[in-house]
Amino acid sequence: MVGAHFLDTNALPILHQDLVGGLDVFVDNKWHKVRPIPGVLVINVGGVFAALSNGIYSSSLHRAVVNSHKERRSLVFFMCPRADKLVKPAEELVPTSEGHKKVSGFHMVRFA
Ligand SMILES: O=C(O)CCC(=O)C(=O)O
Ligand SMILES: [Fe+2]
Repeated sequence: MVGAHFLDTNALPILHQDLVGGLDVFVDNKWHKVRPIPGVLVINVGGVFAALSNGIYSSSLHRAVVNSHKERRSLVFFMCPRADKLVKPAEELVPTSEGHKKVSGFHMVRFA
Protein backbone atom coordinates (compact mmCIF):
# COMPACT_ATOMS: atom_id res chain seq x y z
CA MET A 1 0.00 0.00 0.00
CA VAL A 2 1.37 3.39 -0.99
CA GLY A 3 1.18 6.07 1.67
CA ALA A 4 1.39 9.81 1.31
CA HIS A 5 3.70 11.50 -1.15
CA PHE A 6 6.02 14.09 0.26
CA LEU A 7 7.82 17.13 -1.04
CA ASP A 8 9.41 18.29 2.19
CA THR A 9 9.13 22.01 2.80
CA ASN A 10 11.82 22.42 5.47
CA ALA A 11 15.59 22.58 5.03
CA LEU A 12 17.34 19.20 5.22
CA PRO A 13 15.09 16.57 6.81
CA ILE A 14 17.04 13.69 8.33
CA LEU A 15 15.30 10.34 8.04
CA HIS A 16 15.93 6.97 9.62
CA GLN A 17 13.97 4.04 8.26
CA ASP A 18 14.06 0.54 9.70
CA LEU A 19 15.27 -2.48 7.71
CA VAL A 20 11.73 -3.23 6.45
CA GLY A 21 12.27 -0.44 3.93
CA GLY A 22 9.49 1.19 1.93
CA LEU A 23 10.96 4.60 1.19
CA ASP A 24 10.81 5.42 -2.53
CA VAL A 25 12.16 8.44 -4.38
CA PHE A 26 10.96 9.69 -7.78
CA VAL A 27 13.89 10.25 -10.15
CA ASP A 28 13.93 10.29 -13.98
CA ASN A 29 10.19 9.60 -14.13
CA LYS A 30 10.46 6.41 -12.09
CA TRP A 31 10.07 5.38 -8.48
CA HIS A 32 13.28 3.97 -6.99
CA LYS A 33 13.58 2.08 -3.70
CA VAL A 34 15.84 3.67 -1.13
CA ARG A 35 17.47 0.51 0.21
CA PRO A 36 17.79 0.60 3.98
CA ILE A 37 21.40 0.26 5.17
CA PRO A 38 21.96 -0.32 8.89
CA GLY A 39 23.26 2.82 10.60
CA VAL A 40 22.72 5.02 7.53
CA LEU A 41 20.51 8.11 7.57
CA VAL A 42 18.75 9.58 4.54
CA ILE A 43 19.07 13.35 4.07
CA ASN A 44 16.40 14.87 1.86
CA VAL A 45 16.51 18.24 0.19
CA GLY A 46 13.55 20.28 1.38
CA GLY A 47 11.97 23.41 -0.05
CA VAL A 48 13.92 25.74 2.23
CA PHE A 49 17.27 24.32 1.10
CA ALA A 50 16.11 24.44 -2.53
CA ALA A 51 15.31 28.13 -2.07
CA LEU A 52 18.60 28.89 -0.25
CA SER A 53 20.48 27.31 -3.16
CA ASN A 54 18.42 29.34 -5.65
CA GLY A 55 17.15 26.15 -7.26
CA ILE A 56 20.58 24.54 -7.72
CA TYR A 57 19.16 21.76 -5.55
CA SER A 58 15.52 20.77 -5.79
CA SER A 59 13.25 19.04 -3.35
CA SER A 60 12.79 15.38 -4.24
CA LEU A 61 9.38 13.74 -4.43
CA HIS A 62 9.31 10.69 -2.19
CA ARG A 63 6.75 8.33 -0.68
CA ALA A 64 6.36 5.65 1.95
CA VAL A 65 5.12 2.21 0.90
CA VAL A 66 3.84 -0.20 3.53
CA ASN A 67 3.07 -3.91 3.25
CA SER A 68 0.65 -6.22 5.03
CA HIS A 69 3.32 -8.60 6.44
CA LYS A 70 5.65 -6.48 8.45
CA GLU A 71 5.25 -3.26 10.38
CA ARG A 72 7.41 -0.43 9.17
CA ARG A 73 8.80 2.42 11.25
CA SER A 74 10.59 5.57 10.25
CA LEU A 75 11.74 8.58 12.17
CA VAL A 76 12.17 11.99 10.59
CA PHE A 77 13.82 15.07 12.05
CA PHE A 78 12.54 18.32 10.56
CA MET A 79 14.14 21.65 11.22
CA CYS A 80 12.40 24.81 10.03
CA PRO A 81 13.28 28.48 10.17
CA ARG A 82 11.04 30.59 12.37
CA ALA A 83 7.87 31.66 10.61
CA ASP A 84 8.89 35.34 10.70
CA LYS A 85 12.30 34.73 9.07
CA LEU A 86 12.70 35.54 5.40
CA VAL A 87 14.04 32.55 3.45
CA LYS A 88 15.93 33.68 0.36
CA PRO A 89 18.83 32.48 -1.76
CA ALA A 90 22.37 33.40 -0.79
CA GLU A 91 23.22 36.61 -2.68
CA GLU A 92 26.22 35.03 -4.43
CA LEU A 93 23.89 32.41 -5.93
CA VAL A 94 21.49 34.96 -7.41
CA PRO A 95 22.39 35.98 -10.97
CA THR A 96 22.85 39.72 -11.35
CA SER A 97 20.30 39.97 -14.15
CA GLU A 98 16.82 40.17 -12.61
CA GLY A 99 15.43 38.14 -15.50
CA HIS A 100 17.37 35.10 -14.36
CA LYS A 101 16.52 35.27 -10.71
CA LYS A 102 14.72 32.01 -9.99
CA VAL A 103 13.69 32.06 -6.36
CA SER A 104 12.35 35.06 -4.52
CA GLY A 105 12.23 35.22 -0.74
CA PHE A 106 9.34 33.83 1.30
CA HIS A 107 8.35 33.37 4.88
CA MET A 108 7.78 29.89 6.32
CA VAL A 109 4.25 30.89 7.18
CA ARG A 110 3.53 30.40 3.48
CA PHE A 111 3.73 26.63 4.11
CA ALA A 112 1.47 26.61 7.17
O1 LIG B 1 8.12 7.27 6.22
C1 LIG B 1 9.07 7.61 5.54
O2 LIG B 1 10.06 6.90 5.36
C2 LIG B 1 9.05 8.97 4.85
C3 LIG B 1 8.53 10.06 5.74
C4 LIG B 1 8.79 11.40 5.13
O3 LIG B 1 9.57 11.54 4.23
C5 LIG B 1 8.07 12.58 5.63
O4 LIG B 1 7.30 12.48 6.58
O5 LIG B 1 8.27 13.67 5.07
FE1 LIG C 1 9.75 13.56 3.63
